[in-house]
Amino acid sequence: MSRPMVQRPVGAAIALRDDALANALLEEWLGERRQPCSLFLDVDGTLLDIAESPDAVHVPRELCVALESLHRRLDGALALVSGRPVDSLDRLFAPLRLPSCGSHGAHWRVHAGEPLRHEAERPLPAPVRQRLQALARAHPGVLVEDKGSSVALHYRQVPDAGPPLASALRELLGEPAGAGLRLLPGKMVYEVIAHSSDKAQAIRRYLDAPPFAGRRPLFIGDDVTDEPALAMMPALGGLALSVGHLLPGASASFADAASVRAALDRAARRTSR
Ligand SMILES: O=P(O)(O)OC[C@H]1O[C@H](O[C@H]2O[C@H](CO)[C@@H](O)[C@H](O)[C@H]2O)[C@H](O)[C@@H](O)[C@@H]1O
Repeated sequence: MSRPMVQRPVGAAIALRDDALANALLEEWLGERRQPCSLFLDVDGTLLDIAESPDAVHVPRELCVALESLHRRLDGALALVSGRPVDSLDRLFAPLRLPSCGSHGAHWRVHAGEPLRHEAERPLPAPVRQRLQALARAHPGVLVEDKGSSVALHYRQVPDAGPPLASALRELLGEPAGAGLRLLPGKMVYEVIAHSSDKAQAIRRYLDAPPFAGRRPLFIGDDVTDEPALAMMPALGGLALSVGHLLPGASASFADAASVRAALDRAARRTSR
């Protein structure tokens, strides 16, 4: 006799199990008192829900309260690690200011109150910047985000523009004008970048100095630009957690940014008692 077919939500079940594991690991690491950890957090897609445009994101007040409390609890060893410039992070999280590194590691501050330090950032050459503006004009709906040493072309509002943008950008980077520049893909975005920093280097820099030095690093990220940092965590005795799906190096993944926020909120409430 044939048995009835049972439809199992395999993908959903794995995601739920992974989310529970990510929550448990975060709780264990932030609750650990003998071996204190340092916490590194990607921003878009990890702390904040993805929005239609970079300016349309919402920063919940409870998130700022939780981050401030965890920053205190970790003796200052909590940093935002973002592709956004730090001045954009400061505007979003105002009045909260945290140790932060921006533009994929090109500039950073170790302590909340200090001025930014910069890697030898060179601005994107003017002719390249003009080509990128023209490319965006040729694809109405593509948004240009100019970060100084890089320019991001966002195609979230016109997904069909993604493939032609990618091939035009590869062509540009193959020309003499594009020598030494990098193409960084992200979530519905291509970024042309004039420096060589990445988030893995940025986190290593933090780990060399107090209050981060001597602590086990924990990094949470969601995107391809987070992969070098996620992948290096196990070798540093650290922990990597991803968001949305399991990325290389991550021990578990949160279902989404809301789940990360809820886990940080619970951890902050526990530790502030
Ligand atoms: O490293 P992150 O903090 O994750 O920053 C990565 C990029 O995030 C922003 O773009 C992304 O989020 C936008 C808002 O949700 C969304 O509209 C866009 O499609 C995403 O690519 C930011 O604008 C970039 O500068 C960051 O590099």
